[in-house]
Amino acid sequence: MTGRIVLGANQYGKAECRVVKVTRASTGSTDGGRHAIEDLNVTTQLRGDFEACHTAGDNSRVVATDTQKNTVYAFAREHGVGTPEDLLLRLTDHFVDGFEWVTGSELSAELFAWERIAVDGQGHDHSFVRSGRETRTTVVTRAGDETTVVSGLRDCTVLKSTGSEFHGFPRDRYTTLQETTDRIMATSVTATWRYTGTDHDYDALYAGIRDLLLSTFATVHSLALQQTVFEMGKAVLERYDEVAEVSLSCPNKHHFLVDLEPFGLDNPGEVFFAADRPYGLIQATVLREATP
Ligand SMILES: O=c1[nH]c(=O)c2[nH]c(=O)[nH]c2[nH]1
Repeated sequence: MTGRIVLGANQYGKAECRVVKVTRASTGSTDGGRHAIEDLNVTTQLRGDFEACHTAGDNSRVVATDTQKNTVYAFAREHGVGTPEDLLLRLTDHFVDGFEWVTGSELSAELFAWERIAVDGQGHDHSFVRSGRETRTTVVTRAGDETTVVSGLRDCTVLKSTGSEFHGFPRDRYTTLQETTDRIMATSVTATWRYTGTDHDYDALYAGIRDLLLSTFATVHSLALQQTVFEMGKAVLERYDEVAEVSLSCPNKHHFLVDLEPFGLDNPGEVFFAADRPYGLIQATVLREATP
């Protein structure tokens, strides 16, 4: 084999900068005021001309990953956090517009939600419990002049104890699954949606899209998880012009009825074994026909 060996696609940055921002009603370490907290996991990845570093160890164009991490923390102080999308858009401008050899980036964030601990029926001023809800995600990509925001959620575990059937599938010599007109359907939704443009009220859109995904899961009478997944994506596209495309990845968390006959007991759809693996994995992208 001959031919010069060259550097292909590359990107680099600081992964998983955990940023916890306390916003105090007044300054001081034990001010007794009402606080708010924001908790993010931010990853930076810069793209551009880093050839000399890879091939000759010339770091003159390497914005150190330590500097990238510091920038994330400094921005949280200087400009506040706000929505993860807006924070990443500001950081994208800083890195791509600020260093001429940085031509693009992929910045991502996960948002962890905290709720106030209830004390005597009131949300406490400065004590919080991590809410067991899903994790909100976002990825902001700059390539040339194009900025793309893809937001979503993961680990959103849902279950419906009826309203789900599965039958009519082909049977061959390896098929043992019984047809069912009433089963438990459970999944852990991972969804991402691509926004058109970048100027949005991201918190409001996140809340609306999340609620719509959940209410669609609840209300669609399902003949297959594939159908539920499609209906969830379709509902988002029908309601939100701001969204161009929705991708969903949903494990089918199987619940098997336990045979209690050996113990002289019947089991009319009451006691299930929740299997963790293997699981069906249903994945689909839903988009408008005209979308490029
Ligand atoms: O909703 C389902 N879709 C499938 O493709 C499938 N396959 C299976 O064994 N159970 C199910 N359930």
